[in-house]
Amino acid sequence: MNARYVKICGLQTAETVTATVAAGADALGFVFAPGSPRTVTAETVATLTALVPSGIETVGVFRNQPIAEVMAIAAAAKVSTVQLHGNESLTEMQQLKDAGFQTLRAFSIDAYAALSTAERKQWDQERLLLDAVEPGAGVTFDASTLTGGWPSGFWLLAGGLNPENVAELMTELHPHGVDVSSGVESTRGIKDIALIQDFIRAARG
Ligand SMILES: O=C(O)c1ccccc1N[C@@H]1O[C@H](COP(=O)(O)O)[C@@H](O)[C@H]1O
Repeated sequence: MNARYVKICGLQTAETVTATVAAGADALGFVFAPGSPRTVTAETVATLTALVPSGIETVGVFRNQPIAEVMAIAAAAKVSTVQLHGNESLTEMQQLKDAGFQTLRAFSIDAYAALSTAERKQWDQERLLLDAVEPGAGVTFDASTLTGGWPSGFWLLAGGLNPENVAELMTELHPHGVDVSSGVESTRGIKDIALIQDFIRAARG
């Protein structure tokens, strides 16, 4: 199975941004959530998003930050898309869309499994990302814990992906696309261009 959407997350330098674009990614992620080894400032990201051709998504990654702060950072960094990893509500998703951002909403597999049928119906209207419990830790999740089925709309698989396991997991789980950070790093927080190229090749089949 070929990924229709590949996002490489946690980029911090012009060299890795340029190489990721050249390797054929659909989306590039920049982490604004505090406490990550990949956290970058809006000022830095504004210089990086300027290197990305239109048509490729630039994604700001946030976790439980006030929505006004999210919007201010995303606007200053000039990202096209906001990815939310916390307890953000559907109302906050709508506020972001009203402000002109595309959105991605991440759920840990446990949190998604705990949604009621009615909640799932609402959230499945959004572009979703299913992840392990600790985002950005390079850990895969146990797909058998998801009772009630996969999202019915657009969803991305994340959590512990790498060039070796991405093709097999896509064939098994059938996401629309994939998102990776740790699996394309030489050491924690430091991207490896050869691994990025290998990952995109493997995800495209
Ligand atoms: O990358 C981070 O440090 C991070 C911090 C806070 C929220 C999300 C973060 N990254 C997201 O984590 C997943 C997968 O990461 P990994 O491949 O398992 O390392 C991905 O969605 C990133 O966007």
